[in-house]
Amino acid sequence: MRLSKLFKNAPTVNITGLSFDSRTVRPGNIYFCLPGLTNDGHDFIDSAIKNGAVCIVHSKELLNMASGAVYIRVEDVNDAMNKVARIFYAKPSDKLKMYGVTGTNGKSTITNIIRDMINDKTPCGYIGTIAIKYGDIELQPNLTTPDALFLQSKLADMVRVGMKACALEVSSHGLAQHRVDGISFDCAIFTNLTYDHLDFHGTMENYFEAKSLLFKNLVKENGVSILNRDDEKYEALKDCSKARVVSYGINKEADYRAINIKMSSQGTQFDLVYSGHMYPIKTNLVGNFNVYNLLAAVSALNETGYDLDKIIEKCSHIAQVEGRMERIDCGQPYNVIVDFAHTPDGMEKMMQFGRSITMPGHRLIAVFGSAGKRDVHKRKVFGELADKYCDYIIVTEDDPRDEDPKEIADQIKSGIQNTLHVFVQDRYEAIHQAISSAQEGDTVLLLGKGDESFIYRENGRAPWVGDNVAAKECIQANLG
Ligand SMILES: CC(=O)N[C@H]1[C@@H](OP(=O)(O)OP(=O)(O)OC[C@H]2O[C@@H](n3ccc(=O)[nH]c3=O)[C@H](O)[C@@H]2O)O[C@H](CO)[C@@H](O)[C@@H]1O[C@H](C)C(=O)N[C@@H](C)C(=O)N[C@H](CCC(=O)O)C(=O)O
Ligand SMILES: Nc1ncnc2c1ncn2[C@@H]1O[C@H](COP(=O)(O)OP(=O)(O)OP(=O)(O)O)[C@@H](O)[C@H]1O
Repeated sequence: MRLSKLFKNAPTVNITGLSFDSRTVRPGNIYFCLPGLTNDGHDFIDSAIKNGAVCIVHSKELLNMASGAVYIRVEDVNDAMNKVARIFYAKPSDKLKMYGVTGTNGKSTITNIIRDMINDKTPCGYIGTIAIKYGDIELQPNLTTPDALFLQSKLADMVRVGMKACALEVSSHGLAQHRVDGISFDCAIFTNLTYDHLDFHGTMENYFEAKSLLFKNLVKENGVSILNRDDEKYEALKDCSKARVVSYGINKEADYRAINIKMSSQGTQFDLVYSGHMYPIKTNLVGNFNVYNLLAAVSALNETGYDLDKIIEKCSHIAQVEGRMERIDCGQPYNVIVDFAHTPDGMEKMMQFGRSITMPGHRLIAVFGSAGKRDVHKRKVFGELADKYCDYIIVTEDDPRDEDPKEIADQIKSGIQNTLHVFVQDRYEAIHQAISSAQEGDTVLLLGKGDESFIYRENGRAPWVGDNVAAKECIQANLG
């Protein structure tokens, strides 16, 4: 593509690609100088040109301008990059029905439910923590919400292979760093806002401000904001939503409301009240929070043109979302659940659910840790929650990175007052001990890693067999 198609009055230089990282610049690329948290992209212009950049987009005054490239100065490089990427990749989000899901918990679950429900008739891509999937393609993601350039390129590829929709997880980091500014959403969904990521955002107000950008920027005609009526941020988000607002919830009056909820360890039933009618819903999803997740998906789909009766039919056999409330059943007489809970709210909801499916007088056993080089405040809170709900706690490693796993465990243990607990550093051994100690009627919760097949240790990403595989092997060994 010609540079003049991307910037007014620019010369007709041929552009082969876009990059904001001097290390990955290829000949013929535009290099965007982004401000970072540790570096400033303006410092790498020379290396970008050495690698073949033919155009430098910058915001700061440059004292030395190496020859060999066209320099374009803009007010906001991020904004320019988003606009250019949109044009370079032929506005892929305009050709897809775009669902964006944000909130502390539930993003992966809702995006996967949406995809699962429509993929047979409306081929739908998914981008998020678990994977990047479209058609036959499945890629391992580095981030929940990829950077703006990668994102546009993947959406363009989705269009190329025939996708008609995309369900995208939109993290607060992604919003704060403008990774989705070039995407025009049809539907923006809010799950909930609870404590998380304060290491990055500093305060809950900043965290909320980042989340609210998805709704402030939803300007598409017929766009819709789907908001959790029971979350305390509902009113504030409603007020800042540019698009029409539709609510879902359980406790308060909402456009899509679940009543008469009956839960078991095998599934959930409830009545959906919508537009003066009552629709009985039966789903294989378990846990109170999955009622919220299902309501969000159902309302998003109905509000974007899908037939409600057909959506409801699909509720009874939703595909297992990997590592989210995944029941491990090898015929053992106790429950084993693998879940990605890694926030205080997620932990508490899982432990409440675990308690509810544990036979009276039997034990709730939890195995978990807390990530290194991430929010340290939640460690003690995890200990306190486990102390409140569990009967036996095995503290183990969870992505320690270059922190000492024992020190992380000590911080978790500082929240445990009354409950029997041990520290078993090796995650496999911790799972083994939990399962070996389980008796009929007990429940074992394996929390924090979900579907992940790696553990970040001191020397980087190391392979991990996966909580589900470890659990199955230990149960089978136990059953003899
Ligand atoms: C904390 C965070 O979000 N950091 C992101 C940020 O990095 P940064 O600001 O430190 O970048 P930097 O090193 O200062 O560099 C500034 C600029 O100089 C460029 N540079 C740098 C060095 C060089 O030699 N050449 C060069 O061109 C960089 O490419 C960049 O454009 O900008 C980078 C470029 O977009 C991101 O890759 C990086 O994400 C890192 C890898 C990350 O781990 N982010 C996580 C925390 C994250 O975003 N997580 C959320 C979800 C979290 C959750 O829900 O659990 C996600 O969406 O995944
Ligand atoms: N609606 C919800 N409310 C509270 N907790 C939830 C909800 N949905 C899921 N959870 C809990 O949060 C965990 C993560 O769920 P999910 O992966 O769907 O969230 P997420 O927002 O995508 O998080 P991440 O981006 O970190 O993957 C689940 O394993 C479960 O324990």
